[in-house]
Amino acid sequence: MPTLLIVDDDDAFREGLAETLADLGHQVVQAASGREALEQLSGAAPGAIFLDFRLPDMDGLAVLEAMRRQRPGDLPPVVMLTAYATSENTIGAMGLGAFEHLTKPVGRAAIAALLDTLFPAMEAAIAAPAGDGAFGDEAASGQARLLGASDAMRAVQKTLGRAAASDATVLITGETGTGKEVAARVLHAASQRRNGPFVAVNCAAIPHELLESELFGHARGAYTGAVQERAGLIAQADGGTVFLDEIGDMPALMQAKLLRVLQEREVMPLGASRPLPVDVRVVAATHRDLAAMVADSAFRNDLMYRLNVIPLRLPALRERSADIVPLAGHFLAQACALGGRSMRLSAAAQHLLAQHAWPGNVRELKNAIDRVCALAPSALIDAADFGFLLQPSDRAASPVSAELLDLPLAQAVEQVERALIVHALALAAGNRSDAARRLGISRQSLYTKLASLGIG
Ligand SMILES: Nc1ncnc2c1ncn2[C@@H]1O[C@H](COP(=O)(O)OP(=O)(O)OP(=O)(O)O)[C@@H](O)[C@H]1O
Repeated sequence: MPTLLIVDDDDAFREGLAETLADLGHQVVQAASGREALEQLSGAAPGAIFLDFRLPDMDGLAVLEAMRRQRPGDLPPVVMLTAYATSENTIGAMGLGAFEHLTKPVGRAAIAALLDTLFPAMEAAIAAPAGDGAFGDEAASGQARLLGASDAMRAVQKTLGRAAASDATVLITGETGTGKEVAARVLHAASQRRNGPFVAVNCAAIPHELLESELFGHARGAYTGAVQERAGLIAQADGGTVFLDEIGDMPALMQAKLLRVLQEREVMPLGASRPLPVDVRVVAATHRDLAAMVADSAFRNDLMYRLNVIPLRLPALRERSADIVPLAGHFLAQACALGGRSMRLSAAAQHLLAQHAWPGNVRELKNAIDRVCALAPSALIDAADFGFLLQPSDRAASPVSAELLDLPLAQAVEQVERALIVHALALAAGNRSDAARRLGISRQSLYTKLASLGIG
């Protein structure tokens, strides 16, 4: 069995891990600082290294980088350990070629499973480092953060870190509002291209007749009004990343031209006689099922394969409910900081948020928090403050029920008014001023309506 090196300054943790590894049949050597670890590594290489993020003399990522320099090409697999996993340290570690990123405490079963995957994989090449390894600097400085500590998001962050260390094309899929654009920005910021431009293009938002010239540029005189030649968005991303959002909405002609960019690394501006070389990384995203579109001949098969080199699927928020309350807390702190207020979520509010289906995913959660932060009457946000959240069944249904459609207009309007008022009163626990505020009408008009509708 290979010898394993544990690098951690926490004696109790290090001894505990050493005992578990010895129990599982491994020889163990230990180091309590980055310097000691590098000294150990100058001798015979261990089979794998367990490396803590926080060491008294050096940051764990800096130790990992120094190890890579010390043993280029034959560094054993490194498992990073942290007491507090963040998206930045996960992406940073994986981008530097770490084999795994684990959160302390690490149970015996998890270690046994890790060793099982580790040793067959020992021959596998470790991903090449990206640039100088200054991962997540932009992300950490608040530019773009892909938050989430659920298992599903940790897996996404690890794939993203590995993808950032390569230059391969990435296809990001996921429902609306799951953070596809955030992921693309974080990927760019963690990649070697981070000092180059990041150009985001929403293929669905640009009219089809303009898309070709927007994306690929045009030569002078290419069409009436093209008085000057113009570089397209892909060429503007030269040296950086172009993010093609809603790629499933790209018309067939554009799909063929994009294929050329991916295959030949050149763009053909509209009306130009010669193609232009471009050095861009393409990251595409869609909420559509591209495979189904290929089956319906609505998307080119060859383009889908060219785009899908590294697939990254962002899970819907309901698939990672462990993230809901922490994300809500994060957005609340952000909104409060902007509004200069200090607010908290009651236990009932947290419960309601955790139970909600979030069809609009993280975007819907952020909007909901921004809204209550602006409107909630007290510093303690309660479940009733989220009364505006629609249930999935409400969304799926037509806004007008079949029974209402059969009624004369005045009667239908009366029924809708009654339902809204009863709902607002229930949310306001019978407080009429509060109900009027929720309905956006004056207290006086609420009284008038209550009387005319016969609501007591
Ligand atoms: N993991 C996350 N951490 C922090 N913020 C997030 C996360 N995911 C999404 N957001 C926030 O949610 C909003 C929507 O994110 P984004 O635009 O990236 O979603 P999308 O999947 O690209 O949506 P669409 O498909 O509608 O374009 C943004 O305000 C973004 O900051």
